[in-house]
Amino acid sequence: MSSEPPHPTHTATLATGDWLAPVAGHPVHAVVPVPGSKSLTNRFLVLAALAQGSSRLSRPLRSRDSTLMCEALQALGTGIESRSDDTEWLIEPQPLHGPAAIDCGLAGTVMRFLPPVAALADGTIRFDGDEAARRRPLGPVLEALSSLGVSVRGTGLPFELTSSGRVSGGTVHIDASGSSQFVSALLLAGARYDDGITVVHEGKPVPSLPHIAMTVEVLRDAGVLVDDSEANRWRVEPSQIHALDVEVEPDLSNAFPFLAAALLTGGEVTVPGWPHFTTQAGDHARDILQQFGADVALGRDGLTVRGTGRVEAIDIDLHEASELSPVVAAIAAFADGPSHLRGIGHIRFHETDRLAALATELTALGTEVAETEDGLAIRPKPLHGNVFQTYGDHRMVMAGAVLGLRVPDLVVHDAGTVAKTMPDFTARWAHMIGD
Ligand SMILES: O=C(O)C1=C[C@@H](OP(=O)(O)O)[C@@H](O)[C@H](O)C1
Ligand SMILES: C=C(OP(=O)(O)O)C(=O)O
Repeated sequence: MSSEPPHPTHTATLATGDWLAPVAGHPVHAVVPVPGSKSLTNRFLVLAALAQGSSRLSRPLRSRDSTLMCEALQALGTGIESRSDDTEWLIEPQPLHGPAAIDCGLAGTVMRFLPPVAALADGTIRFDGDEAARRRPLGPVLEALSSLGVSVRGTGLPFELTSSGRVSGGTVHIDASGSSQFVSALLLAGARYDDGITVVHEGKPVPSLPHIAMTVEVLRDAGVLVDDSEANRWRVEPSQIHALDVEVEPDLSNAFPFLAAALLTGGEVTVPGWPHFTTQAGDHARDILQQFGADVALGRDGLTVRGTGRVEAIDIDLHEASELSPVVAAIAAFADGPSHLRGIGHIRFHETDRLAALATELTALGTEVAETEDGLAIRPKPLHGNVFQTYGDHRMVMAGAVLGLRVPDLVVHDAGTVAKTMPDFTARWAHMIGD
């Protein structure tokens, strides 16, 4: 039997939902604005629903994850109104109540952040989500709520939670090595618990720490006292949450593949509005692209990345910015030597098993890839077209687009799945390339 991968697929045979990733036949020169941050939008929505007055979000992200968050909060009683062509959302907090059914889709922020909020609702709330979401870990959040006296039936999706609408709060001990979102979830709602909340992590290191720093930052900005002075322990004092009037920063993780296009084509891409101070993990893109050999400049106009077309191999720990891993792996497939991605064992439980997905799909294009205990070892080889499977994972679509810049006949399967965080990704991508 031949070990050759399947034949390249051509436009004529494209199945519904498949997308022929455009090859950049020239250096890409573009200014690419990107929509608001998923992580900030969904945190602001939660805080606004728990706040003491009406809030306003400017430039929120409209995507599957944020729409699910809006719908879930509305199901619990919160008023949310979209204005000015969806560039402004007004949030009117109301007493939270059940019964309600919450669809989490595949959104980690919805499935993790909302159970501690639902514990503040009077009644029974049922949670479910996509088939793939049922495989994503949730136990530590549900066990923490149980230990605070909330009745929880189930250990992951689907599950049911029943509360009187009051939570005593106190100290919870959890293992958050599977996801930083377990900690963020409990902190976000904790100010509304009678005694606040103290979260103590016990276990292997917590991944994605910038995301917890973001949670602490948005809580403090809303007037909540948070003590994060000790490693692996966070204390949120009981207090009211001030209403918000905030503009959402652009999503820096979603900007990353566009910036990578400058590196890979020897072009120049600017993302306007890149914040000079931010807790977004996507800000690591600056350092990562520099390590790959790009020239990176943060100025008044935004972040500008210039490439030479040459990509240097890297050895990188992505534990803090694991959501960038799929695009980092795609870039590494063009490097001038073997690269190592480390510290990302937990992404086996992201939207899909990302280590397996990347290893399988990069191998099918011709790369030599080995899955390690906590990452990937990538040895670049000449690449050829193929169908690039995406496993319901928006970041696999982005990785496929990056690979397609230099690989003809690369067909990204189910490209619509990118709507999780960026519904118009393929249109923006084509526009950037001038397709
Ligand atoms: O809190 C958040 O907004 C997120 C936290 C991180 O999750 P993990 O800690 O599970 O990696 C990150 O990967 C995810 O994309 C968004
Ligand atoms: C891991 C991710 O998402 P989620 O918020 O669903 O965990 C991601 O966006 O890469």
